[in-house]
Amino acid sequence: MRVAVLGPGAIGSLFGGRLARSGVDVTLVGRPGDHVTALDRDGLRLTLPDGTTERVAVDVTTDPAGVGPVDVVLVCVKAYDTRSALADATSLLADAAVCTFQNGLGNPETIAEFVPESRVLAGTTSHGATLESPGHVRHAGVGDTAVGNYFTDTSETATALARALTDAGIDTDVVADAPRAVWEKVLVNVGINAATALAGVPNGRLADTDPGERVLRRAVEEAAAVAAADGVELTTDPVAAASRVARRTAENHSSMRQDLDRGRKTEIDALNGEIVSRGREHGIDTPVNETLTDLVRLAES
Ligand SMILES: NC(=O)c1ccc[n+]([C@@H]2O[C@H](COP(=O)([O-])OP(=O)(O)OC[C@H]3O[C@@H](n4cnc5c(N)ncnc54)[C@H](O)[C@@H]3O)[C@@H](O)[C@H]2O)c1
Ligand SMILES: CC(C)(CO)[C@@H](O)C(=O)[O-]
Repeated sequence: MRVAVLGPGAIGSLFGGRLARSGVDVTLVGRPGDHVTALDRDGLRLTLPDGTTERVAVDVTTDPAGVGPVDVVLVCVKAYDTRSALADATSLLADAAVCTFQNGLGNPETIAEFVPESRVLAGTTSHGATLESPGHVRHAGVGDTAVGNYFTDTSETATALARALTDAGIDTDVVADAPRAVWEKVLVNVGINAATALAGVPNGRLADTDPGERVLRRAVEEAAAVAAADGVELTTDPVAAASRVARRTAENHSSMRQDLDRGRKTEIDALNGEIVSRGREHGIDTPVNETLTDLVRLAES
């Protein structure tokens, strides 16, 4: 299997580096900058969850046109970069299945603007990766990973990708209902990310304080109503699931908190913002998500 990783930041470098280390033919396709320069010059420095650091040789480029045909493209840019990244990389998409590992809603639909629906895969991962410095990524937390076809029945490519990732040390399940998997992850992020970013608290405060618990519950309940109207049948209680993740990651600063703290753009539009717009389409009021979205946009501005 030939793989391209579009957007070798934190999670893309982790997945690409693990695949390369296990012998898969993988090319990281990034934007020009210090990180790509360091990857090209020195390889990827990968600090593992046990604290040890290893160096992995990786093929990296900023020119998608030079990569040649691939079987799978893993999309690992932030949600707000999906469309422009794919538009810049159409040469990679001729025959490839395209798999998003991003958080948020709307990424598979954006990918389907570029390739037939039968080639759109969606993955979710609870692994945590942090870009420590150019060329250096820390595998901060181990978690579940799942992948499946988003619009059609499970393809051989989805199964082969799950096997390749599992062989590379990223245990990956194939899921028949990828939209549900994506939504279940979104419901966790909708409950945790904006609230922790705005309040400047670690995730655990949303499980162990009354105001935190209230904000998480209201945001997730609204979003679950939108999921149901979108035709998604949840198999777990989404409020309990989000609270469980908040407790399990109690000391973590959520990705959105880190983005706001560092003055970076957040993925609010693909998370709470998308709940608000889909809610409007379905005639469902989402005042808590609307307020969280407006406050994050205000903070970003
Ligand atoms: N980091 C994690 O632990 C983690 C875990 C699960 C899911 N995710 C999701 O994965 C996605 C990526 O997150 P991240 O933390 O790795 O972000 P990141 O900012 O570290 O990486 C994104 C990378 O994409 C690159 N990029 C942007 N536009 C590009 C383009 N046109 N062509 C090529 N590269 C381009 C950026 O330069 C950057 O290196 C997000 O949707 C995030 O929510 C991250
Ligand atoms: C699970 C999660 C909320 C933990 O911080 C993570 O997905 C994040 O920060 O985006």
